[in-house]
Amino acid sequence: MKDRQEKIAQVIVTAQQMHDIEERIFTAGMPVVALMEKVAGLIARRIQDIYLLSCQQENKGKASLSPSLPPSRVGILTGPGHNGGDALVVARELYFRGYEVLIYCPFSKLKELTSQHLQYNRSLGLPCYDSIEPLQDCDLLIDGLFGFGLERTLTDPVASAINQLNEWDKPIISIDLPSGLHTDTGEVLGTAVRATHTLCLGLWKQGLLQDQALDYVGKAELIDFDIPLADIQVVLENSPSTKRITKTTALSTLPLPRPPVTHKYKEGHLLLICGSRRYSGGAILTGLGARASGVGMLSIAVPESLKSIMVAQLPEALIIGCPETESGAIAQLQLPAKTDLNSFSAIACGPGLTRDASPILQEVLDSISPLLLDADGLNILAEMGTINTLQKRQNSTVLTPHTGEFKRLFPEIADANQHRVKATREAAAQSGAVVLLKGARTVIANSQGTVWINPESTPALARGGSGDVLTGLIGGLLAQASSKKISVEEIVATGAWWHSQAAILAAQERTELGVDAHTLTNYLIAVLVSTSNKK
Ligand SMILES: NC(=O)C1=CN([C@@H]2O[C@H](COP(=O)(O)OP(=O)(O)OC[C@H]3O[C@@H](n4cnc5c(N)ncnc54)[C@H](O)[C@@H]3O)[C@@H](O)[C@H]2O)[C@@H](O)CC1
Ligand SMILES: [K+]
Repeated sequence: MKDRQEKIAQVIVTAQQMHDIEERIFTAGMPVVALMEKVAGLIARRIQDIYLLSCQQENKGKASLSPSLPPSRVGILTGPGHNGGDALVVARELYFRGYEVLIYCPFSKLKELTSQHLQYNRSLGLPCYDSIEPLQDCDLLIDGLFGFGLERTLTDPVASAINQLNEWDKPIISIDLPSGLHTDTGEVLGTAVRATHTLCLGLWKQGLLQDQALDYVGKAELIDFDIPLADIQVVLENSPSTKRITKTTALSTLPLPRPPVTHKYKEGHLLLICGSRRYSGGAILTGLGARASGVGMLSIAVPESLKSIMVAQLPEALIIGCPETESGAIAQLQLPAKTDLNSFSAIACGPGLTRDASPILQEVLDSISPLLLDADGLNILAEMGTINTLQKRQNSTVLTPHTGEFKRLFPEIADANQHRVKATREAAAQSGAVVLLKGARTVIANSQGTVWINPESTPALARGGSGDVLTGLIGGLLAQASSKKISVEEIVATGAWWHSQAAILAAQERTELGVDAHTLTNYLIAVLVSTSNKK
């Protein structure tokens, strides 16, 4: 059972894939009408839980809370397809549980099953309107206008109705997806319902995990309705995989527990190349991120003038002072005797370098160690215009751009904002690197088309320095994994998950304003401790 839940939690589907899975279930003999009853029954129960919970929260502090709240008014927004059918079954169930139910349905042509449910609801005396105004006094709205069958931009009257109800500021629970969102890209097709909750049905739809959808999705959860795993496997096996990072996938990739007999070099030797006189803080934060990764040995190459502050901040690290340019950037790498770039288990290069450090980048690219490039490492790479040569590197390369850096690196890939999964996949295929595109829902892709999406994060991370911490952290994980058979994209995904979970915990304890990058580094280990305590 747990195994099923975990497998389902990782799956992300497009509208076409969901449609194909659904078809297999129906072809196998499951009646459409039975599946709709089953799914809508689960939705109705969950809506009652959510609704009662929010009523209890509103009533907190009041002397007594009646276990049987007076029937509340629920508005049901009904579309022409089976999303509308689901909503109408929910309407009927809530009506029988004692709620006052009002239906809004502006469509005259409905799918047959949806039409039958509407007819029955009418026969029960539920009022049905083709304008939205009568629903204005409802305490709760259920959005069943469109699900994964939405195929074009919304037009009036439904578009205006959605705009109007979004103004009402009422709790809205969307069935499957907020109506108006593109199932695959999360793009708003004209307009979309701003839900407080989204109950995604069966499997996670890709659109719900996109930055541009997040203003509309609210709190999202999955309603599992027992889709056979075999059907999912058959439909997904021939397309590139897109997966959700889960706690289980992330924890299974961490270098824990350590073997009882080991030594520091066996636990990875990471070289960080970072910092300049102008940006010394970036080097410190990258170092602190790497420290939290648990890496066995940490060397940090910085301009000579940063050496003493780095030693003070990271006494355990070997700080390598390098000759610097007039502007205070690393002019040339000067590694200790008997070391060269190929002797490190991984190299992470970029934070705070400034573009004046450009001469060192080719040297780093020529090394045969796994390499992560971030920040100015990426900017210099973009200026060099040699992104195609990454394919020729003898070891993996990881690029961790934010959208601005992504556009500089891959100017010919359009829509990095609108089609993040597609853009990241294209960038990885083009460069041969593992590409991590930062965002509220960070996307990681490898050159074979495998994609991971980080499903949780916090806007608290929108702050200078948090990217430097990520670079150090992933660098440290790459170094520790260098002798293990874990794919690079999984390590990178784990780093992204860990970083955002630390920020979520920090934001819970300190508010979203309290998560400066230095504080974040202190939560990296704290979040692992609290996660393993919750196991
Ligand atoms: N996948 C599954 O296994 C299940 C799906 N169910 C529900 O079925 C939904 C999918 O049902 P459908 O395929 O009927 O799709 P929808 O209910 O999303 O709507 C499709 C209908 O809307 C019309 N339409 C599309 N775009 C429009 C636009 N811009 N303006 C006006 N009309 C438009 C289409 O012509 C079609 O009639 C899911 O989202 C879910 O709610 C559940 O009933 C049960 C199980
Ligand atoms: K919907």
